[in-house]
Amino acid sequence: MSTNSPSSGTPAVEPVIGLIGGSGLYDIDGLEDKEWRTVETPWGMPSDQLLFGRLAGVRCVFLPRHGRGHPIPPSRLNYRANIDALKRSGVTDIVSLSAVGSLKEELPPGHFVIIDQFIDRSFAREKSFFDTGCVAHVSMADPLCPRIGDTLEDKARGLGLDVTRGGTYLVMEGPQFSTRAESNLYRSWGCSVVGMTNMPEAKLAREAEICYATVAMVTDYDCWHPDHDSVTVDAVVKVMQSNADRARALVASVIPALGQPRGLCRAGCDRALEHALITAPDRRDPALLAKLDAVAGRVLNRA
Ligand SMILES: CSC[C@H]1O[C@H](OP(=O)(O)O)[C@H](O)[C@@H]1O
Ligand SMILES: Nc1ncnc2[nH]cnc12
Repeated sequence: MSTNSPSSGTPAVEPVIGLIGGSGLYDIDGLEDKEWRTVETPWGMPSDQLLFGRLAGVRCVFLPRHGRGHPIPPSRLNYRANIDALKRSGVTDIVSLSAVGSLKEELPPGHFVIIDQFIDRSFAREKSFFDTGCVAHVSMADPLCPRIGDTLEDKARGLGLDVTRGGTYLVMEGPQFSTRAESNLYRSWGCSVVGMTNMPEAKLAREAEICYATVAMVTDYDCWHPDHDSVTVDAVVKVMQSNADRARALVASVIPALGQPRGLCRAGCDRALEHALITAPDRRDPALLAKLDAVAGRVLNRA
């Protein structure tokens, strides 16, 4: 019997859906009981307040990744505060909405890719909640939640959206766009899309035992395509505004499905820390353990 249903005897999960809005998505429509709230974390302040509400009766929490008005660039995002704030708010599932460049002819602007892999080439970022005093190594073999990915694909196809399931998202540091040599290198690696934000976001979501999936929304062909101008912010924003309407329709469609009471995630995202800690209890740093109260409390506080 699937561990995905409450009847399997595993603890029933009442999902709370986190939505991380990328470039062009700084608010979310249709939420009832909307309320912006400040959520403080031991890692500092998230990009902005979090927007709490309900959609079709499902509890949702929206975070504008770059802050409302887009004041924060990818390298300066406080990814640990963002993920901790969502965890601290009870979020069990995250849908990341991200603007990307396409590295494949068959993925034109306006296309949505439900990615299933990453190559992380970011470097100037704090990438883990763990550190000296509490060491942990989580699996990132499958860095995105296939359970959420199935629902995203099903609802996107139901809406008639141009969507591809599967693909690799190349995470670059930025903030400058890629050189042509870099863009063609990523294409030679078989990557599908390129962006600047989904790492360490996905790694931190895994450490926080939150199921995480990305809708990569193509806004441009980066700078490799001979028949298209190289990417500019104006081009991204222009396409993102049309993508945003489809993104809102997709969100409205998936939340009722993702919000249904369920068992544990069949992919194990919500038990990622089960066998990941390696530091002996008597060598763990109390100050770090205090900071891990939300993201790792399940494994650190059990008898
Ligand atoms: C404005 S183009 C570059 C910018 O857009 C993407 O942001 P997000 O992933 O939050 O949608 C990309 O990662 C860059 O941050
Ligand atoms: N071409 C591109 N490179 C990096 N991030 C992007 N976001 C949107 N388009 C992008």
